[in-house]
Amino acid sequence: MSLWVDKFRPKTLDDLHYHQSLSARLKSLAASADFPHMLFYGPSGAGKKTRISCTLRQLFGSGVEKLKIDQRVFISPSKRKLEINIVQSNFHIEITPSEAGNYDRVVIQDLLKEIAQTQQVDLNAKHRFKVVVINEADSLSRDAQAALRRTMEKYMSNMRIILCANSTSRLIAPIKSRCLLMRVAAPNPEEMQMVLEHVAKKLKFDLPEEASQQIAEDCGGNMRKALLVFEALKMQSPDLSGSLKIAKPDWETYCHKVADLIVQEQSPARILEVRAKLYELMTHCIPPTIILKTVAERVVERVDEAMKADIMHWAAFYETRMRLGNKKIYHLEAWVVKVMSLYKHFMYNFDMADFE
Ligand SMILES: Nc1ncnc2c1ncn2[C@@H]1O[C@H](COP(=O)(O)OP(=O)(O)OP(=O)(O)O)[C@@H](O)[C@H]1O
Repeated sequence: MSLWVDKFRPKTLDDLHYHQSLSARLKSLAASADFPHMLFYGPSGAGKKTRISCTLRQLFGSGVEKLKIDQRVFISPSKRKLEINIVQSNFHIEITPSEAGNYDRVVIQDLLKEIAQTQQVDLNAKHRFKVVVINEADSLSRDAQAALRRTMEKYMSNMRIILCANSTSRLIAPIKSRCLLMRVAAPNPEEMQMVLEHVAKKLKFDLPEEASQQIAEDCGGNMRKALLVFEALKMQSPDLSGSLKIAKPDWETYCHKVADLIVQEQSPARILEVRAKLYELMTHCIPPTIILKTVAERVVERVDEAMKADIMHWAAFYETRMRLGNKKIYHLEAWVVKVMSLYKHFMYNFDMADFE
């Protein structure tokens, strides 16, 4: 039995519930003779992957849904074997190069070259090119991006690239300029409610307005999260009435605790306590950038208006450092210390103002 997020995932551009003008644009692009390379970007759960697969279906028909998963072996320059999972149909291939870590360049280079040099075998295919979908494109290394750029220039006739990313900021300019940019914004609460109501209708039950409102508000534009929460709530309380308790995942609650520790006390002892908790989160494989973001957002909720911008500024600053550096914990901790010092300063000035 599949989850609602999968079961009710729209299959065609016409099935998509929101951003209709974007869907119309994709439809006309799919029909045009020169389909471009594309970059889909937007926040998590906004519907990028769904939209990409609907576009593929529009391009090639239902054949794109016949997927096989292969494991491919690549050899790194240091002769290490890299095993990468590849999802493909006769018309497209999907990869997540970040699985190859530092060797993503090898994967990009070898795979794209191979695809670019093979002709479409299916003579009935609607288009001569194959599409390569690259997930998490914003985590590609510089080297891999450079390799990608060269391939995009060289092999346009047999291949189109569709990149999927959260933001465009970490992609090099020459790649961005070779792609048509497609921003998939987060759906607003009304749009999310529409999707939830559609699911309820399909399953033939009533969804009270208050419940759908609450879910949409709580999930902040993340459609995947909203559908997961919706399904969980329906299991808990089948009539979806009364006040619904939307449970947060454990790690999120844990990040909130860390934020509360930072706001409650600023001292060396507290820094050590926070450090232990950050390590704990990291050993549970929560990505450090997500930890930083979640803790920062919670801290910002708890502090005076005057401090919010500074705290987020430093979160962005240390996030960049973290991406460049190896020891993630240093940068997380540097941010914690920075926030504690900002907080102390602010409180001190505040107390002084009281005396004046
Ligand atoms: N336009 C839409 N109409 C209805 N449901 C949608 C739409 N877009 C997405 N969904 C639902 O939201 C879920 C999440 O979408 P999707 O996986 O495409 O998000 P994403 O932006 O690729 O997320 P991430 O960046 O986290 O991978 C899908 O499983 C689908 O059920």
